[in-house]
Amino acid sequence: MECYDDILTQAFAAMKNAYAPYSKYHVGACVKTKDGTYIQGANIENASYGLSNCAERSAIFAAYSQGYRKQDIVSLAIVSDGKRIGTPCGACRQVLVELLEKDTPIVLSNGKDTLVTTIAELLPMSFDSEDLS
Ligand SMILES: O=c1ccn([C@H]2C[C@H](O)[C@@H](CO)O2)c(=O)[nH]1
Ligand SMILES: [Zn+2]
Repeated sequence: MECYDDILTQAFAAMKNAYAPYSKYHVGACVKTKDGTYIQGANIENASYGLSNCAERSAIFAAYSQGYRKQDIVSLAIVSDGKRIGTPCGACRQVLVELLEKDTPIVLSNGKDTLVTTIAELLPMSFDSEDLS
């Protein structure tokens, strides 16, 4: 099996930058690109709760903002400090189905347990850009 130690270390480092004064639930994420770049993201909350941004969206938007695209992405890690492994919310799944290849490994961990999945598994029968053509 592939080793995800590096990307998990980066995601846990990103988790330290979470701004989560309301939920107190800290999430970190990291995108690894084919050229070996690690791009971190954290959840950033707001007093107007609905404006909060999840860690995985922060990371993947940062990667796209730097010019990377789905074919450049090797893996995505999402980590949190909860009792059980955190999985992406529905909004993030919809974003990831468009911005990741269907079979790109998504590594989830809470530091105790780790799970490797894909967006195809997390969001089956998705609505995506192909439905618009
Ligand atoms: O996969 C997830 C799930 C939740 N959150 C954030 C949103 C909010 O800041 C906090 C509680 O929902 O956790 C993420 O960043 N990623
Ligand atoms: Zn989310």
